[in-house]
Amino acid sequence: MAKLKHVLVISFPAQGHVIPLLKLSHCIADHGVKVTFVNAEFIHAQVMAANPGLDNESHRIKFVAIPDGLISYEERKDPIKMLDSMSRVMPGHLQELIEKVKQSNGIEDEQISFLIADVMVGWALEVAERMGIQRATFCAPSVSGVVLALHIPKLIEGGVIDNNGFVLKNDLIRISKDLRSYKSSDLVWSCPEDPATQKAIFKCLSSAAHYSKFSNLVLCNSFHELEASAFSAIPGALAIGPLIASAQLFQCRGSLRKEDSTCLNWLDQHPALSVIYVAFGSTTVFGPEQFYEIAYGLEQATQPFLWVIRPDITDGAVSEFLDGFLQRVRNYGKVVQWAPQEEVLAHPSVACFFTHCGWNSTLEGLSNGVPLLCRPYFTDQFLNKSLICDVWKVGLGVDSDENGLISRHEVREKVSAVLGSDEIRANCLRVKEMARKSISEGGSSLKNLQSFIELVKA
Ligand SMILES: O=c1ccn([C@@H]2O[C@H](COP(=O)(O)OP(=O)(O)O[C@H]3O[C@H](CO)[C@@H](O)[C@H](O)[C@H]3O)[C@@H](O)[C@H]2O)c(=O)[nH]1
Repeated sequence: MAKLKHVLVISFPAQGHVIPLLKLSHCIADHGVKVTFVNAEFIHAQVMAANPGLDNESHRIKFVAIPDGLISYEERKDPIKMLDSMSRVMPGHLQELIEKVKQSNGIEDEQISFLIADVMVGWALEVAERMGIQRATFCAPSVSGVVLALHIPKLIEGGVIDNNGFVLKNDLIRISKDLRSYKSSDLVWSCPEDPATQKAIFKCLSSAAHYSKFSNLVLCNSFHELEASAFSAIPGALAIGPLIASAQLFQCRGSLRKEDSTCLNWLDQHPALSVIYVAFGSTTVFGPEQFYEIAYGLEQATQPFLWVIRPDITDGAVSEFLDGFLQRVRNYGKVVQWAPQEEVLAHPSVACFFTHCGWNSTLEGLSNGVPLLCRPYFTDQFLNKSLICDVWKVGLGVDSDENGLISRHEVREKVSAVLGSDEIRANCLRVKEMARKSISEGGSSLKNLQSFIELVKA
């Protein structure tokens, strides 16, 4: 009888990483391969609490938690402390976990035969190599972004950036002649408002360049037709995206918060292409002033809108303002704390998506042919905005004024411009078609995914 294969998948502890890796895990489990999904303890607890449906998956995917070496929320808020602790403490726990599986089962069928590690936890690849386990890297961000991370040593050597990732020259950045030049604002570790976080993320991405030597297979949540030249700049890169949630997975995609599905009924009550969907991912934080401007902009656009306002989206109290705002827009605005985003974006009434340009949100928008309004917050989101607005031309930037704020006027103007652009809508439909093709029977990403699964099963 053929042996049952067992794959261990380890995620970086953040929303934008858990969701796509869980989708990949489901694809693998669909082919009869056993999957163990490893998270840091604190994020494991959140995933389990928000997705009760995942318990039913336990026969296909086993969810396991390992400590990250930190105790409190306060400690984890410091990105330097957190990334440092993770890379010191988690490799040992991972090794122990793999050894425990071996000892407790003693059955050859149960041995972990393959490890897939998020590019931000590259140390897991080193553990796997030491233990003689086959392995692959998984990239949650765009391939164009990963290219930059993998070229960090070259960028330092060339005097483009310093040892902490800060730009030394404001020129266009050329990695190779076949690749489109990057702007200095595209650097994927950019955190304009927080140099300490920038340093921490830069250090983590620099280690991705180091750990890349432990794996010669790089699974990318993108499709070849979207980022062809970037794919050619990463040896071993395999396009397997866009990873999208199947209908059965909608309710348990690995959200860290409970999804509020009442917004789907609300969307049902609106005509096709009428609603502005507004969501800025899991980490964006606004000052109250910026928050008010966006709110006034939406209010004045007088177009129906659905806005995801996480309880921690502002760094100051806005509840009093919000009460009045909700009262004023009650006939055309709906607010939720967390939406079932993929279902929302697939809904016919959604006309455009005002987004922070996280890579998952970007892909989800593209896969549904929804025009994008871009207000990046940090890291790869600036590069994604450039790709959206300048390369694929499927959206518009919502830009800051001289005070660094996007004004209500700007919000109103750009909503109206994106909704009125036939060119953008036509480009969206073209990219949507490409995305669908790539994951349909015979499509480039589906073929790659199938051959990867064959490799895992071999
Ligand atoms: O109300 C909401 C809002 C978001 N989502 C989902 O949450 C995910 C968010 O992912 P993403 O759009 O990538 O944003 P972040 O959570 O901010 O992701 C982090 O990880 C990404 C992948 O590396 C990076 O591109 C981002 O910059 C980084 O902030 C997506 O799948 C959304 O569908 C929901 O389900 N409901």
